[in-house]
Amino acid sequence: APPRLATCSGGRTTAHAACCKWFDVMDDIQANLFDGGECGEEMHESLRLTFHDAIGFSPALFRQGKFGGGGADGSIMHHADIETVFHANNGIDGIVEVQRPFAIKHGVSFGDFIQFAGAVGMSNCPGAPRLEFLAGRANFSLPSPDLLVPEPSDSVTSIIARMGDAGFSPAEIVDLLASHSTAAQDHVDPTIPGHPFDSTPGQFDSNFFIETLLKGDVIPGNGINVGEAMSPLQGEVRLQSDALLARDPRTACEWQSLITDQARLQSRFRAAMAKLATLGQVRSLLTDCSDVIPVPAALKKTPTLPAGKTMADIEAACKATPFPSLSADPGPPTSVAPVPPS
Ligand code: HEM
Ligand SMILES: [Ca+2]
Ligand SMILES: [Mn+2]
Repeated sequence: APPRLATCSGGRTTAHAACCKWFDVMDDIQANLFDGGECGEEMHESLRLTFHDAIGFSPALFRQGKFGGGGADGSIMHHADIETVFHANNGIDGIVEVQRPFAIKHGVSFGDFIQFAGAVGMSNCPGAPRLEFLAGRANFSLPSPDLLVPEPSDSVTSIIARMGDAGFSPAEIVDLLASHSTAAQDHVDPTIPGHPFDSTPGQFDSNFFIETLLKGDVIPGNGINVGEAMSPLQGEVRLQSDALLARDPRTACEWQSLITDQARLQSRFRAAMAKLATLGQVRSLLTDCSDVIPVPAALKKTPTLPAGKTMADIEAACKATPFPSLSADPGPPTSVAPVPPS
């Protein structure tokens, strides 16, 4: 028999009637949070928030008899007074307060809302995978312990240890960092807000993985700050953690593998995000509302080096496989415009 679909507002369909309300939440946030469906500042902040809520989860702390956090449970919104003060959460208070009234208005849990906003927002970015969205997280949480969110000044060893505690392999850390393809900084160097981590912060592409491997020779803004490294392009910022993870033998080959295979980039990011979004949750107790999430547009272009760069500027770090041969974009050296503020 054909699958029985529930029909929701606007005649849209989903496999589970319980998912219908998410179409209404989506209409509201596309219009009133993401400025009509943009892959811009609010989307970037919302994607960062999915991570900073979820990564507050430590089996190692539980094993020591302490509370290790509830993972993707909305605690960063429930207990914003506590969690947004953590050093690694610098600047996250803005999007927490912008999102909160939407969650309350629609009567959905903070944990669900944060992951839903990330998945809908990601669908606004050409090249993105259609992320999974499971609904049904309880609207109860305890504050996460501090020091569970990685910092850009952390060593690769410490990032691998912290992320490993939460259940991620070194390769999955790299997969998650595809998020930095649609991302910018505001607080590492506060004098240059909106400076992105790659030249295309409005697209989910592999430029982040290419550009982090270029030789860094630009000092943006007010100098090299804590957690920052020299960048390859005017207008771009490179995090120290991204610079190190791109070059470390434990992560370099996964990094390089995401450059020329967009389908692999999408499927690896989707799988890692599905894991992130359910940290601390029991998957079988959640309802699959993924069919509410829009299908993102495809990329129009294959990967290239930024204009003005050559293959000699690439600091290849994967010993097992040669770096793929890329041609450079034509024109004067690429200089990157900041992401406009909200
Ligand atoms: C090694 C782990 C990570 C470190 C050290 C790290 C660090 C950072 C830092 C320092 C910023 C700049 C914040 C600011 O100054 O405004 C940032 C931005 C961002 N991060 Fe990460 N991050 C990590 C992993 C992730 C993951 C796993 C995700 C999502 C799945 C993520 C998504 C983002 C996004 C979307 C932004 C941009 C926010 C905006 O444009 O407003 N990051 N990250
Ligand atoms: Ca990009
Ligand atoms: Mn921002």
